[in-house]
Amino acid sequence: MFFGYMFVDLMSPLQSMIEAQRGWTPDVFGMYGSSEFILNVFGFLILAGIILDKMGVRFTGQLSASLMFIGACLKYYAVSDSFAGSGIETWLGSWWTSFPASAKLASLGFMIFGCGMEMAGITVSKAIAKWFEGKEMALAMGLEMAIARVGVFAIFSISPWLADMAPATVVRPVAFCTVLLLIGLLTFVIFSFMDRKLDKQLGLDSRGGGGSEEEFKVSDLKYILSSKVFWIIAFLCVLYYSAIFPFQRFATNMLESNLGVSAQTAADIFRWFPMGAAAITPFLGRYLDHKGKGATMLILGAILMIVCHLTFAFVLPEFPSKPVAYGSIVLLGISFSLVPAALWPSVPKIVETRYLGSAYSLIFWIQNIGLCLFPMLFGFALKYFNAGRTEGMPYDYTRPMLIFVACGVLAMLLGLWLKAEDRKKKYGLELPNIKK
Ligand SMILES: NCCCC[C@H](NC(=O)[C@@H](N)CC(=O)O)C(=O)O
Repeated sequence: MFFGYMFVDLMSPLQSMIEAQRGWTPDVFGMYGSSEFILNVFGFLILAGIILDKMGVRFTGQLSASLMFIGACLKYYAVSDSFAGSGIETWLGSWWTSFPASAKLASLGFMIFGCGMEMAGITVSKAIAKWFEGKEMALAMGLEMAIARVGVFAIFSISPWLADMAPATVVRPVAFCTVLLLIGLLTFVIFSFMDRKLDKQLGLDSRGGGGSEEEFKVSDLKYILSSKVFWIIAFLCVLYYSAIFPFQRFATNMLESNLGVSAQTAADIFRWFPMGAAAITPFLGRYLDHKGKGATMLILGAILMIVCHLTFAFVLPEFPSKPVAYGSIVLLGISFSLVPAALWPSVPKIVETRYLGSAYSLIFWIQNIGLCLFPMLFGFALKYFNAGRTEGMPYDYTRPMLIFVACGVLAMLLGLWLKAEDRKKKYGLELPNIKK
């Protein structure tokens, strides 16, 4: 997960270099970014969940880590010097000429990587639920997410440094992260041996199923799809994450515009956001394991997000102060710890283990649709509300930011509904994970 999150964001700080070296204009760069989600949104994630529940965490984990590595190799080849001038480049460059050949192949690689990455995300969640059932599950999930956030922070620091070494090239960071993904694949193979041993100890079959549990059937999906509480969690997830990950892409420019600082200063302020979340998530996971209060944490997280986005929309333009910006980012970091720390460990409480993979994959699928659409929606709103803006002027973010505020309000209402449902049906969302 650490290496995977690094690979996802490795190009983010290199936008101007890839434009200069390979001709990827901002719209090409944007489309390349969305390519990660395309196959997932068109159904791969659903298939991934079924594969996970049918084949178990070992097979699916190795498959997903292999897909990540294959996709990375393709992307490496696309930006490499040996691709430039090759027959494939000539052919790929002969159609849809506004989209460079290197971007086409890199996007294909990123699409394959994206399938592996999301499949790995649900596999890891199911593996943690299996290993830590009745124990420190939320702490384990919190640590996993914290490691992922450190990966984002690390790549924002390492990628420009690697690229800027003489001779400056975007190829070096891609090569570096591709090697890391190979190491990731090997670590998953090692994990698979440990997981096999656990199955032997627990008396489970080769898929990690069996025991008293029934085998997963595709028709079991109806139990998930007909569960009200599943839909509440899925919609809460898409609304919350749609106001976080898409916001992350625009946050640097929003701070730049509202504070009147350079892009570098704005990025330096914002890059602490994932680090803040990394520092707090494991503690909240531990709290959840020992004390519970998962549904309350979801509501609190959504409220904090509303407060932060309102501050970015209305307070920062009026009072362009760095302490206010840092304060809001810290609060958003706390929110981004509360919600993920409580959300993902809640899923095993509402569905049976035999279709847990499918439940995670359906939630990821719905979430991916939001992650694909919201950057476009926000970008459109930003352009629309800045119609009269002249080149070089800061953007007005006030009204576009209301999209993220609205997501937060709806997520909070869903959180309240979830808590009410939990009280009625006793899913145990407010109870600790550790069974004494
Ligand atoms: N084991 C992973 C838990 C989910 C972590 C969560 N990531 C996602 O939801 C991804 N689907 C996001 C993406 O598509 O980039 C997170 O909080 O990072």
